[in-house]
Amino acid sequence: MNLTVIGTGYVGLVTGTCFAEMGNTVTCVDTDPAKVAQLGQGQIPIFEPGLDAMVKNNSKDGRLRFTTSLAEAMADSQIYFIAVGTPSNGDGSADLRQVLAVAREIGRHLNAYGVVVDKSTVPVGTAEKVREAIQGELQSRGVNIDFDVVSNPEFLKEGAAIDDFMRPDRIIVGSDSDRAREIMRQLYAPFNMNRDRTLYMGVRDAEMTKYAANAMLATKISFINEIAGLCDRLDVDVENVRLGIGSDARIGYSFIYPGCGYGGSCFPKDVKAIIHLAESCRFEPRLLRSVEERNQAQRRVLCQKVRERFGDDLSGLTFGVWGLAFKPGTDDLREAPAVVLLHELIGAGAKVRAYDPVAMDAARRQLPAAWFDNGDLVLCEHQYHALQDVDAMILVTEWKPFRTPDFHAMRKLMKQPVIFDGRNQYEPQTVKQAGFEYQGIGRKS
Ligand SMILES: NC(=O)c1ccc[n+]([C@@H]2O[C@H](COP(=O)([O-])OP(=O)(O)OC[C@H]3O[C@@H](n4cnc5c(N)ncnc54)[C@H](O)[C@@H]3O)[C@@H](O)[C@H]2O)c1
Ligand SMILES: O=c1ccn([C@@H]2O[C@H](COP(=O)(O)OP(=O)(O)O[C@H]3O[C@H](CO)[C@@H](O)[C@H](O)[C@H]3O)[C@@H](O)[C@H]2O)c(=O)[nH]1
Repeated sequence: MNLTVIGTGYVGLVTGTCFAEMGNTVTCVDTDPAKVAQLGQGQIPIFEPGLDAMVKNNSKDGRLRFTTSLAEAMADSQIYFIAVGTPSNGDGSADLRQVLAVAREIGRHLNAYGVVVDKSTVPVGTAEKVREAIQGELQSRGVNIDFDVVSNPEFLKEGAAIDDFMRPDRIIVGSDSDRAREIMRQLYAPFNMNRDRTLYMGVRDAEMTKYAANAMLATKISFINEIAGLCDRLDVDVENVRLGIGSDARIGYSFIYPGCGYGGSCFPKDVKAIIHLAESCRFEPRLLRSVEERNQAQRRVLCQKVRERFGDDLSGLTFGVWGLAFKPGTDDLREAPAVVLLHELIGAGAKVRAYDPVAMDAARRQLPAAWFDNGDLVLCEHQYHALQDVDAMILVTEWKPFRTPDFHAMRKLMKQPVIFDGRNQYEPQTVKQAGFEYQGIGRKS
């Protein structure tokens, strides 16, 4: 099939590339000419394991191409995926300007029946707005062309995006049209070879499913973080509690790892958006508000522990931070707990030495230039360089190379033997036997 994917961020690029990998011919469109030029030369603007080779192979074989011209892309295809950003507005609602701008442009170039598929995460009712925007353009052109709008939310996780797309737990297709549903069924058939994973539902149901999934996962994380806070105060080890509750199949082990809060481009904004959605229909989202509040507090827990140990004024102290990305497997710093921590430490007068296996370039580009100019933040070439003469090590992102460090070497490098473990990666006893003071999140120390 011939497809157009509009927006070449994490979702658009992965979607376009994976559909091309399945034999479709895909044109990816983006308004950012630099990104399109880069992608055209086989260079990937994001770090996503496996994506690089897949983009190169499919481009070489002519199944994947990149352009800034939607008109040109639409000329050959019948399915148009909208995969542009839906960031938060100031009031927490989803900013639909990119989505609706794309819808209007589709309306300006649509010449025959097409299926417009919304892959961006959008509030309930957006498909109707997309339909109106397209219809408005068709009317001003004085043409009458049939089209359908489908909701097909994406559930990929950064760092595991290809695998999540190729082997999804489920494929949600929200469609109120039989014709569009059949086209979507054919498109996804190669992903359903061993069993059909597609769930068909109404458009509004599909839009809600995406927010509900993210809100549920965020709730699990905030729940365990709240329990961890309680464990900290009651001399209980949250790791035992996590294992104890996870073994109940009704609860399960996934997404109940305590830590320094959830980040990334999805959970924070999507929880805010569903709260706003509830408010807009005068329904009080009591639980979701608490999920969000707990996370705001959780992202400050590490600095709080640092202040309890070293005092409120951190001037004259240096901290070694391991991990900057919002989670392992990505160079994405959006809403990263590490960035919140850096603001707090540097704001309280501390100096920071930091290391991340892949997010160093992103950090150099995105963090305040003044931090580098004033020497408040030094990005180090190696995880151990980040510990040179520091008063404590703070682990924020649980990258694999941080899992089994050489504690002996660390002790020699560090000025004071103190570890704050924001992801409960270490056994308190092991760390203490190596001569360190240890604080995890809800760990008995
Ligand atoms: N990042 C994830 O892991 C993830 C997973 C599932 C769903 N989502 C959702 O998918 C959507 C996209 O997320 P993302 O992280 O890929 O966004 P992103 O910000 O990384 O990428 C969006 C891209 O769209 C382009 N764009 C903006 N306006 C355009 C236009 N008019 N025409 C063509 N291109 C345009 C931008 O230049 C950018 O390259 C969001 O709604 C997000 O919530 C994201
Ligand atoms: O037990 C856990 C699991 C995750 N996290 C944190 O939660 C955040 C999000 O992690 P993850 O869900 O793995 O990453 P994302 O790439 O943001 O993916 C989420 O957001 C996407 C965008 O909507 C969805 O498509 C995915 O299904 C959903 O998992 C990260 O900061 C993690 O450190 C925890 O603190 N504890």
